Amino acid sequence: MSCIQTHLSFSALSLSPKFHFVSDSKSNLRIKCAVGEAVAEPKAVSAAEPLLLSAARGENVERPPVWLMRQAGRYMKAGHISYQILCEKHPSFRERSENVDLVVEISLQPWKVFKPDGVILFSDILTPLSGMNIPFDIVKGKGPVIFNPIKDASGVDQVREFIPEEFVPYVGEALTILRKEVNNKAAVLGFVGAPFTLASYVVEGGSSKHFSKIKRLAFSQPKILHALLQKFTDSMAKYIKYQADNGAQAVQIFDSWATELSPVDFEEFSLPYLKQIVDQVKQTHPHLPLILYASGSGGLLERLPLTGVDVVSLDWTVDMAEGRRRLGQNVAVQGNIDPGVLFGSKEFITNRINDTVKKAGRGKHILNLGHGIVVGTPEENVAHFFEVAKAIRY
Ligand SMILES: Cc1c2[nH]c(c1CCC(=O)O)Cc1[nH]c(c(CCC(=O)O)c1C)Cc1[nH]c(c(CCC(=O)O)c1C)Cc1[nH]c(c(C)c1CCC(=O)O)C2
Repeated sequence: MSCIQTHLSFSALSLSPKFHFVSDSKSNLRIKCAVGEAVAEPKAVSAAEPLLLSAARGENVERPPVWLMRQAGRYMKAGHISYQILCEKHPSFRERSENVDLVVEISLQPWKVFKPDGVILFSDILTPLSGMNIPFDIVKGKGPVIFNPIKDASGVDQVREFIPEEFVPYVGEALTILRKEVNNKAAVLGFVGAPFTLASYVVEGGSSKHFSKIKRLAFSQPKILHALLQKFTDSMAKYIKYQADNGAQAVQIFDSWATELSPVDFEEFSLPYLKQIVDQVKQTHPHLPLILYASGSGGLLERLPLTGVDVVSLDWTVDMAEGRRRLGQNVAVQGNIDPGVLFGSKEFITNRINDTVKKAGRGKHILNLGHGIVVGTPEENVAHFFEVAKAIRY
């Protein structure tokens, strides 16, 4: 196949013979294919199945689906009623994330502006905690605050079993509305925090730099931590099922801080609980794609597929081609692009997307960042990211 490439030097593309890009009026990337050549035509996307689900399941897709972690939020000024205006009217994060109308409105903002292939529920990994008898708030400029951090066995005893329909009915209602609104043109994504990451907030009392309190507990009174992790495990497995039953079509598990653990400790305090969650969910929801994200996971990559998840989301400290190799064939891959790339030039962003897609190879790939969008990211660069990503054809 001889494709003529204009405007940009893109020698890397030649490594993938079937790969071509549709021309795109706004980006610099233009690759044309000689007339009469056998170029695989993009197949029509099934109306019944959002692209993201097909990619997560390893089915044949015309391009990698795309969405961005933290795609709704403070960087967004665009939209009918912007997030920033909503924040002025409703200054409490808990109100914004626990009121059905606000949750739906905020979740749909990026959908309306960028048309991503995944629409994630606006919520937080900490949202289930108050129902579990762990009062918290998310304070502007400070982040999460747990009012009574857990220190001992009696603290763990007071943690209540999570009953989603009773404690967070607004999540189910919001997901049901989102599913109707998005109408299979994208996948509605739910999410939960992983046991170790939730425990880290609850024991540290909030965000942490050295994770010394949870490590003190892990390395001096492991039974107490295990009891807490087990409670979060059963609760989050239930929560995932509840989200799926109410409209979520895939669920991402955030174990953001598991990588603070050395591999041997990850194998004790995170991996078995993640595996239990996956096993419990797959028993009743065998076709629900589960995505696992852990930031800084380079040292643990080979262990992540052992959880049984369908998709592993990479941060940017590992090369995508290497990450793919190390994860093996059975798992799909997501993420990997440094959120800082969105502060670069449009040409740089285009090149980085293309490089990532090429390294991920055809199929089983969901384009995303290696962590959430950073506040202050230029919105026009986010728009460019989606535009370039959605114009890709394998
Ligand atoms: C660790 C973690 C949390 N929350 C989450 C994680 C895992 C992902 C990660 O590793 O970042 C997950 C999360 N939090 C939020 C979402 C919404 C969905 C999305 O757009 O991705 C998701 C998926 C909204 C939110 N959750 C929070 C915000 C920022 C506060 C706001 O916009 O009012 C948003 C948009 C608050 C929050 N919540 C948390 C922190 C550390 C903070 C403070 C962040 C900050 O202030 O910069 C805990």
